[in-house]
Amino acid sequence: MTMRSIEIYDTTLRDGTQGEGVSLSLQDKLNIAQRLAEMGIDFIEGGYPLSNEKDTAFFEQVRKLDMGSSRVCAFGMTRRRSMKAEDDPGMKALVAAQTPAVTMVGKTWDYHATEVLGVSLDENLDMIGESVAFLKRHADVLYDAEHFFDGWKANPKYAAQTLQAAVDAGAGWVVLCDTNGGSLPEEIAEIVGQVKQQLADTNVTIGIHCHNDSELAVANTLAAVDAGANQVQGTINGIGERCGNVDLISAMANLALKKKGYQVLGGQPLTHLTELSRYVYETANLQWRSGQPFVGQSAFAHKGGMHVHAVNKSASTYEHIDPATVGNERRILVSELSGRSNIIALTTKHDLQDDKELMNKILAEVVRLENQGYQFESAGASFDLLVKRLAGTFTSHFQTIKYRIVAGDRDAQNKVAFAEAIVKLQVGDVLWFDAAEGHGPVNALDAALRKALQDTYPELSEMRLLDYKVRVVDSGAGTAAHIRVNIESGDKHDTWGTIGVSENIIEASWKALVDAFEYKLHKSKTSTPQQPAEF
Ligand SMILES: CC(=O)SCCNC(=O)CCNC(=O)[C@H](O)C(C)(C)COP(=O)(O)OP(=O)(O)OC[C@H]1O[C@@H](n2cnc3c(N)ncnc32)[C@H](O)[C@@H]1OP(=O)(O)O
Ligand SMILES: CC(=O)C(=O)O
Repeated sequence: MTMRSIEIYDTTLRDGTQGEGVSLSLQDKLNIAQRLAEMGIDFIEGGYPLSNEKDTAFFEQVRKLDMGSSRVCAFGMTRRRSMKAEDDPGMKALVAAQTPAVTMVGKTWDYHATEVLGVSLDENLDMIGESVAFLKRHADVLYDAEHFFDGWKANPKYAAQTLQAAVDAGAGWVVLCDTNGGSLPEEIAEIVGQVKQQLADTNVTIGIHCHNDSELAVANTLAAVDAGANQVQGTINGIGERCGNVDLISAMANLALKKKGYQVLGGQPLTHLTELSRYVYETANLQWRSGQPFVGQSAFAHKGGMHVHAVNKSASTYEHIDPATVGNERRILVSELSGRSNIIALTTKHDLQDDKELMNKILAEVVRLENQGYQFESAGASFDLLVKRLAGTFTSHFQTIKYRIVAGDRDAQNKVAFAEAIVKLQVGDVLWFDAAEGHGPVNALDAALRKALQDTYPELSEMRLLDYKVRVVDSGAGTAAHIRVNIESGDKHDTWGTIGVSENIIEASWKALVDAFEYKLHKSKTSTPQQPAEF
């Protein structure tokens, strides 16, 4: 079968940064651009050079990077009204960006031309044509037809004229934008089909740029491709103005793995998609979307007992694709919805599956603890320790005898808070009694635990607390509500999650901390007690 290659155009660095809460430094933008180039993304829109100094600097610096076969684009709008293109500061900034391609947005919708720009319909056509013609002397030009579908629905003849003005002036691409994200797939398919007929005698590539305001951006993008679009514009993870743009991750995965007859990124495997998605979240300092299709942490997470039972026999019973094809992984969760199959799947590494009685015991304990507010889904380390305890293979590296926290304000006027922790532990035959200060109670407890254990277990110096989350789990209970604390810890090899639940936030934190230390010592091959120092 001949494959149709669909160009992928990424606008994470421009439209993505128009999303609420998204802000990228210059270095972040350069790093993401480099990552996108490594993936083989065809076009990378770097920003709006007229908009701010950071974007101008981006185009200066990106020139020094090896962008492989990716083409970097600068983005801007048509010349201002009543001005020559060559005098327009926006046009000059686009040329100064010195990119091999420039993307220029113009107005399609007659209502926008007259009401927003305040120009006649003819003047708008001149603005489009003259701007494309001017830029074409310096770079390839992609024409983004803003509000294309709304404009077509209001006045199809005029919408077609705006495209024609861009094409006649030399645009190599016309990109049809569902700017307000309100169109339906059948409308997109119908209108793209008509544009295809209009441009049948040209070499112009039709592109599609969908926003997600009706949660239809992926469906609309696929419908446009079926109707003849050969370029897909979007952002990684779908970040962008209002409800975002089409998520390129889902668009690429659907085109390459689901639909027949299309390829993206030259047909190379998509095994880096999950890593790319997380890299962009981390760089933009955004929370991952756990339920994000294809690449989310939960995209292949199985929780219901019946599902896990079937997945253990054949993964395809509850998975639409092999998670490895997009670089993701299968996860088996435990919860009160679990059956024995979940426990069996999760305890594979403990080699205990044949022990039915033990499996039932673990399941009963998980259900009992979940009733108290525990949730082991992101606390795999606490779950492993629980299994070891119930299997009788757990040996504690230290016994906790007591802890105490003193917290308050040292200087109320200047709002200087303090926290001190005292811990008493037994390690082998030795009692350790240590105190430490911290930025808050958990930090102080962590510091005191380390102090007490560091001579015996020097490997603890490699361990760091990476994240700390607190949640009230049964708020209906008023002051007796349970608090769930999740701690994420890591060393240079792994990260691991632990949990503690209590009516008291400090006690819940203490339990999660103790599990975090125990888990590090259990997983570390060298964690046999060293001869403790005299004190
Ligand atoms: C659909 C999209 O996502 S398009 C991209 C949207 N992105 C952004 O707006 C982010 C970057 N934008 C910016 O930094 C600024 O808006 C700038 C630098 C481009 C312009 O800033 P300002 O000159 O202060 O104008 P402002 O932000 O109010 O924009 C409106 C002006 O642009 C004009 N304008 C808007 N669209 C167009 C267009 N397609 N062609 C020509 N002029 C346009 C308006 O007529 C108005 O000009 P006026 O003040 O003379 O009436
Ligand atoms: C160009 C663009 O970002 C839009 O119309 O949505």
